[in-house]
Amino acid sequence: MYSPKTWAVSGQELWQWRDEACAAATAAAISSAEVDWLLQELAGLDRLTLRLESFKHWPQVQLRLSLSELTKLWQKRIEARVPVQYLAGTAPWRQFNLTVSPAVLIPRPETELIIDLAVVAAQSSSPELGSSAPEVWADLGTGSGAIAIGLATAFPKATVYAVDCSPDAIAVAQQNATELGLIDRIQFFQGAWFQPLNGLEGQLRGMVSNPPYIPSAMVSSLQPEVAWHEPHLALDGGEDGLDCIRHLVATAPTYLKPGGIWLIEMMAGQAEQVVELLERQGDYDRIQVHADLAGIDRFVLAHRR
Ligand SMILES: C[S@@+](CC[C@H](N)C(=O)[O-])C[C@H]1O[C@@H](n2cnc3c(N)ncnc32)[C@H](O)[C@@H]1O
Repeated sequence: MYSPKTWAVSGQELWQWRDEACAAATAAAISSAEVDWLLQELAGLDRLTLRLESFKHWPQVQLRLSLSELTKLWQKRIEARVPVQYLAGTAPWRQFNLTVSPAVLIPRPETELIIDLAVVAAQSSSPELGSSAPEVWADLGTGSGAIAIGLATAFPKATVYAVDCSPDAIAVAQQNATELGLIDRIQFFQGAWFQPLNGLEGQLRGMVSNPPYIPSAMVSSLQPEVAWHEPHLALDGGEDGLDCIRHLVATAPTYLKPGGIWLIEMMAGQAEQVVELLERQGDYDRIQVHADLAGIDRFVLAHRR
């Protein structure tokens, strides 16, 4: 996102900029920790240096943009409520630093757990899957590629199919996979859910998805950072929020191996309905609800019979 060129500012000038940016953040009810995170990304300063303010005495700090551009960027955060990750063009997720743009949802910390759940489920999977079977996983609605990258790293022998209907999201996800050296392990497809995976019927070891699940009427009332800037295609799950989940419940059994894993993220309050959808469908067993680190029921896991 930023050119390799750098701009030198004195430590004193940057310290003053940070002071003003923090004051503007506090006045706008934005955490001033975001200022320091942006400086870590764009000035290469580490947390301790920022906390001790030792850079104040440095003759020079190298920035990835000029101080006036940095000021304009911070104005966008304060006035237009642009998420700081879009301003920096990057978001931390698990052990990765992922490129993000407004074409993709900013990967959330609560989603990180979905990879651990997939790993535990795979370890305790039924014997019919066999240990020598080639592993094929799918991440449906890949966005930045976060889940596909997490799966490819957690299952080093697996091939991961990553699907999104947004060509711009696929481009971001491919960039992330390339930068992390995983482009040979993840195959990207633009299309709707399982549609590009025709030919993989009965072959998937697991399907993981963080689909859009916000009820349509709620989307515009989300916090401005989300409602104004994140793609509604990534958020809007139809009238009751469950349109995409319903589709994944209905279509996954065709693509999963017997014993294969069905794992999705959902919104607080949806667990009961998702479990009921899976039970009614009839092809799933061992249906479990898992909480996120805040104790909110966030994931549903099931196995294909
Ligand atoms: C909530 S975001 C999840 C992004 C990423 N997996 C993550 O966890 O950060 C949902 C994603 O589903 C994609 N999506 C929405 N409708 C879709 C469809 N019909 N087929 C495939 N992907 C779809 C959106 O473009 C978006 O990238």
